[in-house]
Amino acid sequence: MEHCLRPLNLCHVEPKLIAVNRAHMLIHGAALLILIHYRASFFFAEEASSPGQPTTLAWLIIFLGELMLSLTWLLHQAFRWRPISRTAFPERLPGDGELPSIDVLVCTADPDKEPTVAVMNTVISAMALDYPPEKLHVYLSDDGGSLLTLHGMREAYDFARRWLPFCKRYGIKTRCPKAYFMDDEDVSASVGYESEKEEVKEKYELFEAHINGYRNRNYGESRDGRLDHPATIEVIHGNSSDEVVQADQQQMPLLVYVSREKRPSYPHNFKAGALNVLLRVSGVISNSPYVLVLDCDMYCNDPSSARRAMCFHLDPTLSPSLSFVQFPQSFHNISKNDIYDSKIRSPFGTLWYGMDGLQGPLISGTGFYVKRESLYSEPMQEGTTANLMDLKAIFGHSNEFIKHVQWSDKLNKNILSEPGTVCRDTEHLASCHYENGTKWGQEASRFQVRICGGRLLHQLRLALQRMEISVLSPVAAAIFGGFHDKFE
Ligand SMILES: O=c1ccn([C@@H]2O[C@H](COP(=O)(O)OP(=O)(O)O[C@H]3O[C@H](CO)[C@@H](O)[C@H](O)[C@H]3O)[C@@H](O)[C@H]2O)c(=O)[nH]1
Ligand SMILES: [Mn+2]
Repeated sequence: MEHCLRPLNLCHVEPKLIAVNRAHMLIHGAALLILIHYRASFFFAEEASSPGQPTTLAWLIIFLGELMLSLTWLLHQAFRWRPISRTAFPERLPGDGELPSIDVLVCTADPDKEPTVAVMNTVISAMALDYPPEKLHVYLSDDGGSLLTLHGMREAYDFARRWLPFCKRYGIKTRCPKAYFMDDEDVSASVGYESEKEEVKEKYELFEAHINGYRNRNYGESRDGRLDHPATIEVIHGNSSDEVVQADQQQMPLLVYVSREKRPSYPHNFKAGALNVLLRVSGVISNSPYVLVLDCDMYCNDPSSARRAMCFHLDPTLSPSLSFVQFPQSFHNISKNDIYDSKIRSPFGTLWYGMDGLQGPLISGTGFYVKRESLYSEPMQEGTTANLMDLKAIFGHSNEFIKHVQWSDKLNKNILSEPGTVCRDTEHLASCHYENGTKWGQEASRFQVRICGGRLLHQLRLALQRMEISVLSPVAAAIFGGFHDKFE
């Protein structure tokens, strides 16, 4: 039991960075004090409103503006105080048999703005995570209810049956196929690598061509249906009869397509509503204790992220108070003159590490592994005996879902296996009126969203009772963003 003796992760305080940060704070702070002194002294000077001098009102307005900016600056300084970094040791994790399972929740909304091939690349990169396939379940929420996306999922499953064994055999690091073929990663000198790579590349081109062909043939697909369609849930098993592919079938993670019901008269709460549905549907299908949330324009850049996240979630000292592990994002294809910081370097490069040294970084909306239990609330916590009516008032009227909520800390129950099989309750759970009159409905969602200035502001409601909010931001960028722009 070596893994019990050695820590799964280490936390380093960075003395050099701390010294630089604090010197930076000191110099800026001193400069601000001088500025404030200069402004304030104006009001005590005798010639304050002599001709040719700015009026007191103008001076006051500028002073107030500067005070507000200084306050904003001051409030951010806590994040510079004690930056830390973390190292994970996935090789010290227990054997595959003892690892908890993970549900990956991916959201997409519009096949015109989010090209299907790119979305499928995200899905495939999640399926290809370095994790036991029987413990990995990938769900895609399609808010557009598009047949193209459903078709794309079947194609993705077929291609993944060729792609996953290839990645495993040659230790491919870039598991998003589009990124792999673009970077032309040459990882292996093994016999057969080059020829197999060519063969897989051909399959990938065929996969792209199938999806694009389907899109072109069905170009006129109505957009009206995107706001008005019934729930569709399908466990994807692909169509290929390819013999090599069939032989690898047992290696595949579960892949599920979920398109929740949408009706124009019901608010759908955008991504938050979609994640709510995924949380419920995955709750009655695989009910994994950990959940990875991914936007469809991101991909998993580092296949070891799941194991790395488990180095924190399974750490017996951290785990009771840990809700989620946030990975930093890194963006491709942004202009060299990134004057608006579109790469979001400030949060991921500086602030998050500082927050980690306090109580942990914020959820950034994507690329985080969250404990399912921390998204539920009081009554189902271990040892409590909530009555059924109370649970229904919170979680809605599905007995099946409530049963699984109470089992949320147990491993996989009720995995579907037959192609196209859906449990009757999943459609009920994905219906647009399911949350009516429930606490979930009042809160808008577990993953709460509001619109602000044209952007979605995404807040994760951490309904934590026993758990304190304690989070971590480990290791190098494991989730990439902004990828699909490149495809357009
Ligand atoms: O009705 C909707 C609208 C959006 N989405 C999905 O939500 C994700 C994020 O939407 P996007 O338009 O890409 O938002 P961004 O501004 O690019 O994303 C950033 O900002 C969002 C809101 O702050 C966060 O949720 C994201 O994680 C974060 O990457 C995408 O996968 C969408 O497909 C849905 O599923 N349903
Ligand atoms: Mn986005």
